[in-house]
Amino acid sequence: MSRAVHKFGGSSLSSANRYHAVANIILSQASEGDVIVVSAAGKTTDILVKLWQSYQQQDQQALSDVLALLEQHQSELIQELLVAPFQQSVLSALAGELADISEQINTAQLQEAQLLAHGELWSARLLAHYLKQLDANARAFDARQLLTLADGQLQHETNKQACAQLGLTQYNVVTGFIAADEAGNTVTLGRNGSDYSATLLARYIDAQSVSIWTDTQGVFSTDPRKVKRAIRYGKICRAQANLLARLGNPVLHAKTLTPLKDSTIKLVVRSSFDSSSAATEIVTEGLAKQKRFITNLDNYDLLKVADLHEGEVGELSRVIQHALHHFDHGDDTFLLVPAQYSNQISALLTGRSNLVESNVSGLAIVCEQGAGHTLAAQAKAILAENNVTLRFVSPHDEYCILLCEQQLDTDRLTILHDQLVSVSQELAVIVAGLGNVGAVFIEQLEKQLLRLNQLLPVKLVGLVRSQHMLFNPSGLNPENWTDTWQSQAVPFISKELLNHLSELDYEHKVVIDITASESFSQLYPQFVDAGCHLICANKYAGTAELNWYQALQENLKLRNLQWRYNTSVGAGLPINFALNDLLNSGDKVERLTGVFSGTLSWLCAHYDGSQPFSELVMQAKEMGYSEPDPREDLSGRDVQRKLLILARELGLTLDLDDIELSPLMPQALIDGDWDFFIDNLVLLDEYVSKLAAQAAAQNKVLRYAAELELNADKLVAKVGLKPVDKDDALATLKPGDNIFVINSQWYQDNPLVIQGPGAGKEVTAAGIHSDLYWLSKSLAK
Ligand SMILES: NC(=O)C1=CN([C@@H]2O[C@H](COP(=O)(O)OP(=O)(O)OC[C@H]3O[C@@H](n4cnc5c(N)ncnc54)[C@H](O)[C@@H]3O)[C@@H](O)[C@H]2O)C=CC1
Ligand SMILES: N[C@@H](CC=O)C(=O)O
Repeated sequence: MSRAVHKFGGSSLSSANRYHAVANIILSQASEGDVIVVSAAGKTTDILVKLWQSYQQQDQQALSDVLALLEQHQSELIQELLVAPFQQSVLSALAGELADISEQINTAQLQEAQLLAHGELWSARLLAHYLKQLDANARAFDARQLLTLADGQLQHETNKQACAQLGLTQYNVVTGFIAADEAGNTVTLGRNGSDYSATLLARYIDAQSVSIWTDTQGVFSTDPRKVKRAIRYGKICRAQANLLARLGNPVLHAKTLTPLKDSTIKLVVRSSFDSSSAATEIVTEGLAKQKRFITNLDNYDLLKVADLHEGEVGELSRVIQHALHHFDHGDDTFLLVPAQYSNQISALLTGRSNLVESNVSGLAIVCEQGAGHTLAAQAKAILAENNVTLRFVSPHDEYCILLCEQQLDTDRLTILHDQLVSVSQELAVIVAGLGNVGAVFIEQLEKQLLRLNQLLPVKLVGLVRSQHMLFNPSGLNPENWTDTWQSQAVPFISKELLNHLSELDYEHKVVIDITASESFSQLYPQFVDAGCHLICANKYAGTAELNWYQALQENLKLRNLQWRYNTSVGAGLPINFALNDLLNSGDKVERLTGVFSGTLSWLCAHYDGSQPFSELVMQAKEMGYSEPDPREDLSGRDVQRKLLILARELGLTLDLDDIELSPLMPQALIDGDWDFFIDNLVLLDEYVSKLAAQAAAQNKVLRYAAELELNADKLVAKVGLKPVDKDDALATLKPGDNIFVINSQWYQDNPLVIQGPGAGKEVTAAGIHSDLYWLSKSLAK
């Protein structure tokens, strides 16, 4: 049976709402038999520490205030989450424990570790009861019954046996942070001890994975609160994770990783605030490319040290499980030590060290093996240009340390990140649909890659057709993809495609949909979950049911991903750009009209009755103007979709059926299948010839027009055939051209007009390249 450990930190349990969210995660993502490790809720540990300090200072007023605060915080949580009979029993257990603490205070028997343990015990008990209340089989465990240390050493065999109590048919909610010594006394596992509890328990129960649920969406290239363009990495290899942890990365901790050494247990850092968001997986060597990170070294002490012997810095750093850095200045040797370990290190150096400065700051740049020296030199030059003086630079193969004269502000950190980290990002491109447009897009890609690669490295890594797909994470050559396809393409299975996308270890990924497939467009939410940007010529997602469409947009926004669909309307014409630009400039679009179909424009312009209309339809299909099934064009549905895409672009919350439609084909051909259509083309010919004759009788010609009117009191949205004068702008359009006429507050009497080819494989492929260019440019910033 495969088991998992899920660990939830204090911020994930800080309120009743957070408990709801955590319970949802457990019920949806964990299974019975799994272990749920919890920290103390919210600020509980801080309050318990305050209580301990007040006890030591014998501050009676503070003691009673802090006890009251603890009681209030815990009982509020209990009352908000539990109902009878659980509420009463948990409240009365809490009252008993608080009375015991008071008694221990009064009799001077309070013990620090035992006091602090209450935070985790309360969380575990409350969560287990809350899960039971939700009809889940859950049981709370006190980790002091599971984890024993003797002389500070974990008793692995004993612990493993004790962990057999963690049942396979229940959710095992275990306290993090605490353990017991051989005499049964409480001991704590130190800072970030709950993460350590989680990986230890995973080892003892042979779990397959450990998820550390926290308040960030995984591990970033640098602090995302300081650098907006910090990159969230999907995968980090263990060696880099270890190094980051030793350098003090706030998300990963050195101790957490130790139990996983030599195991295949998967470690994932995920956000409990957005459980569906992508996460960071710590994978074994070789399964992730090496990344770059900038970690701030804040709150360090500078010690002057005498007589350091060879290898001593390494030994000391192993003891504290944190990297230490030393440098010589003049005749003196200095050691840079995280402030919390300063006393311990001074004690180990037995009188050979002096604290010369506190609160020094610097940074560590972690990079791919071998790049440390070059990066150190580059960082030094960039910082010098930005008036930052360095006191000490220590380059190593896979990282470098820089000690600055002054603390690095956000602007300078951003500059450094942009120039040293962002440049190492790559964009992986997956193209689906290699028909008319797709094939030309790939032909143009080879040349275009040269241009894109000047912005950021872009690689074609996947090709997808309706039956088969081809993947190569190291890159496919767009010039000879057909040869590789012949020998290496595998059947297209959407689940496999999604696996490939999630596995792809690139900082940026984009799926380019040049299919006309509705079912393929329905995979977009999963592409987004796998961290992919979207570019599409396909119109189905943009015209999908409103709730689905809005949820997709929300999801993209949440993950800071882009969706570009410039070519879904007007092929390569910049209609979406124009509308967005007007909106961004504060204008208000009042009317949007025109001819939005290349096929229908071409057909209407060419039809003069000398040739059956249906023959022209087949020519339009041949030329790659029409949809794969031209009935999508003739039914007016394609234009209806385009009008909806533009209406949504303008902020309207419409669905397809809100747009009135009159078709350019008889209903019988719409209702029948493709064979019926082919067998009855004569019905189409008669239908169109009759309408054309009626128009000619009025000295007019037929055009297929779209109209959107957005006045405050009325909304007109319709597409259909329109008889127009022969000198009308719609009538004089070149065959195949589209025209978009925009009336807005600023373009009221003299409208803004965009006109040009509205279909065709070359222009459409070029429009998709435009989307890819703008995506690459925005990612490369
Ligand atoms: N042809 C044009 O002028 C324009 C076309 N478009 C849009 O571009 C898209 C492609 O148009 P064309 O190249 O003309 O169509 P096409 O029919 O020639 O090519 C579509 C390709 O997608 C593949 N495909 C179908 N279902 C698939 C699936 N589930 N997964 C992967 N691949 C699948 C097909 O095998 C085919 O090779 C359509 O959505 C169309 O509306 C947009 C603007 C202009
Ligand atoms: N079939 C469409 C192609 C572009 O979207 C058209 O003819 O306009």
